[in-house]
Amino acid sequence: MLAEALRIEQAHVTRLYDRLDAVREETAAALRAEHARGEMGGTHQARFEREVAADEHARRLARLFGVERDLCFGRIDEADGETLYIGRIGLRDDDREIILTDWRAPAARPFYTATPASPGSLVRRRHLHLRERTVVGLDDEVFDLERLSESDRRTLVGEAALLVALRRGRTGRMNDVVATIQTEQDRVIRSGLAGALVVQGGPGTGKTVAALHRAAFLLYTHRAVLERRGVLVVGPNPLFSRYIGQVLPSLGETDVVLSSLGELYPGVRATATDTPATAVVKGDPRMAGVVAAALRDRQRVPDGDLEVAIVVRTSVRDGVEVVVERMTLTVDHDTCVRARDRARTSRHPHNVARRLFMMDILKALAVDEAVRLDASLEEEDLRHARKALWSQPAVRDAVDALWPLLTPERLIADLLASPAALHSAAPDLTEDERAALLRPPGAPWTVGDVPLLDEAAELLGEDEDAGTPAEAARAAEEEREAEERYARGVLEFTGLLEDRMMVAGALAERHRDTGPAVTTAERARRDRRWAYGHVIVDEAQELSAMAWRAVMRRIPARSLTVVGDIAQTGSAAGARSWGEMLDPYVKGRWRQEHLAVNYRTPMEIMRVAADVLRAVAPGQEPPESVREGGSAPRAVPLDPDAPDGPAALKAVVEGELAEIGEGRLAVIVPDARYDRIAALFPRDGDVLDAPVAVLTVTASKGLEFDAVVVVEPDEILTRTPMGGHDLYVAITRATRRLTVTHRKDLPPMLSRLERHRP
Ligand SMILES: Nc1ncnc2c1ncn2[C@@H]1O[C@H](COP(=O)(O)OP(=O)(O)OP(=O)(O)O)[C@@H](O)[C@H]1O
Repeated sequence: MLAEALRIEQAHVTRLYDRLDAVREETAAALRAEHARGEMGGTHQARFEREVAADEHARRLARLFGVERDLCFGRIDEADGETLYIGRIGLRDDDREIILTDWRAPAARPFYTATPASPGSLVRRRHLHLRERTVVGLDDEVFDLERLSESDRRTLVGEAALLVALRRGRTGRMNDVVATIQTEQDRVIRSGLAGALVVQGGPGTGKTVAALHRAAFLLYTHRAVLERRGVLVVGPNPLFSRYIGQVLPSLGETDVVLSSLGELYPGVRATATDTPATAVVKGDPRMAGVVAAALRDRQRVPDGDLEVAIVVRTSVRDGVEVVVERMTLTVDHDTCVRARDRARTSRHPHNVARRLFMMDILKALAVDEAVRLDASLEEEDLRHARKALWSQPAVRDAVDALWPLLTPERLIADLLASPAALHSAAPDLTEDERAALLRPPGAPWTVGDVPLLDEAAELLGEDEDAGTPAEAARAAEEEREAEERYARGVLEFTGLLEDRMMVAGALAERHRDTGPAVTTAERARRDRRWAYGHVIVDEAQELSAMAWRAVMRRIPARSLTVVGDIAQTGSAAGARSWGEMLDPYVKGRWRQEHLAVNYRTPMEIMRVAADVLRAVAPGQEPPESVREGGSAPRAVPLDPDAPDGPAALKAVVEGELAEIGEGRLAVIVPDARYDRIAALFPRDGDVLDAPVAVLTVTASKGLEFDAVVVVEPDEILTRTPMGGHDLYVAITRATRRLTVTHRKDLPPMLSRLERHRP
């Protein structure tokens, strides 16, 4: 029976791979032809069209090569005799008959939602197991309601295939779960594009993996819009981005931008973190006002009149030009104030408004010069005079001193390095809060600085010198119209057209298109003002209010997926509730899905985690584990500071490595011990590929390992106000084994651990 079934499935799978090879070859040939045509020259328009076509073929080819592994993983049989094969992409044969159904297509949905209690029209679901292109096994679930017992009324979908997937050793990279998506996850994945969806769930409930499958689903379902506008996935740090980096390509999607919070502002890659006290102040929404005030402080007027000594006459002596005569021009104080106020109220950003300020000052200087020299006050003459004045360094210096051209980096670095600047810009912060912000000049950027830089960039704007004013105005008008057309399209598809608060023009302002030379993802990553079609924020509980401002700027259509667990909030500036962070942007318009099953952490370890959660966040419910897993989690007394401490820790780690065989292990340590303990386990290359990864709790967020050794839980608990949440995170990283080493008494919340002598 089984052999016969395997033979039948192999025949179909072989046919699918043959077809995949053929489509790849067709696409590669089309790409080659496009490139060959590209060398033939032609009009600009023809070249542009060829580039677009070649780009499309290249994209498709990348997608076709991404789906080699487990091309087809399932089959469903309907009561009416119809059979569908489910795979990573859809394929048709030469007669256009569907031979493989894309997992994201509506027809594939019963594969993920049918349960014995509610099978819909299905009579059987089959999971296929492939090794390369060979079918090596299958699991069947036969839905026969007549014979359904109470115990069959379980809710796990494809349990056998799921458990095989969960028992696999970890590889250091997240894999897709397309073959074993569970019903509650399916709901998240296929939820509509419009509005904000919050996915709240405990550790290991598949929030990350479901969110990534959701990105693939949305790209499939709304390809026209999302491929143009792009999808952004924001994670907590670059390590996490690398950890999840393979999932979307393996689902055939390559056009997604993965970024960490510290990389959101182009040109800065912040990895340093602030102390909890500093993070709280930097993440406070009042900082938006502080940055704005710091900028206003840079828009100055002189105490009295402005005086500028300009050069009136030069002569050349021995080949060198020397100044023979200077004259001091004056702009009275009131004129300076009016110039500043006019520029401020122009509603242009600072660097653009500078032109207005400069023009007013130049006008006043030119008039003063004409009066002093008894020269013409005709407009044409004054225009020449202004131009000549602007070429004088003394005039430029004077304008720069009052209204400087600023970069965000300059503004924020100057602010944070100066007690006086902080005092002036942040009078409402307490003395302690201002002290927490202060840092030495030249200090590296922290993740908490990035939203401040983004805020500053927003207020500063860019003065793009675009030809003559008339040309610039015309070009800007054309661009604005094109952008508004696009923005209306976005609003229609996201169903927000009725929403009075969303003005198409405001959305259009964010849109910038720079031609087909690079992929959407590349263009989007480089452009701070890029408006994405959809944004997924993972470990979203860690974002401060200021970080949310930066994220929301990138998603004016407010189509976003927010993934996280309030019980795992580690950042002192992070979320205590979703409403607190989201209401300012999407009040009454965000919906929440709960994921309640933990696929990662076995029950024995989860019981320990539940004790910790009960102690630190009594209102929060831990998720329920699907697996029971062998060995009991244990506590080993060990003093890492004793002379034999390092050797003892190494012995514990060696013992664990021997237990897990091929798998991977993490040593999770208090921040203050990181350097010393990391030095005990030297590695080459990426920490994700190392058999032993030494990590702080913050770095371990979102990751998982076959075995976890947590060092000094007491120090993790007391290090920050969120220490209890950190301990909960550390414990729930393990898929099989957990060991806690402790110098002092074990904290009572860990009393369930089995005591071991080393
Ligand atoms: N339906 C599924 N089939 C197979 N494996 C799954 C499924 N859902 C989740 N997993 C696995 O469970 C583990 C945890 O998933 P994931 O990292 O997405 O959880 P999370 O909710 O984001 O966790 P955390 O909050 O702790 O970061 C991963 O190894 C993932 O592949």
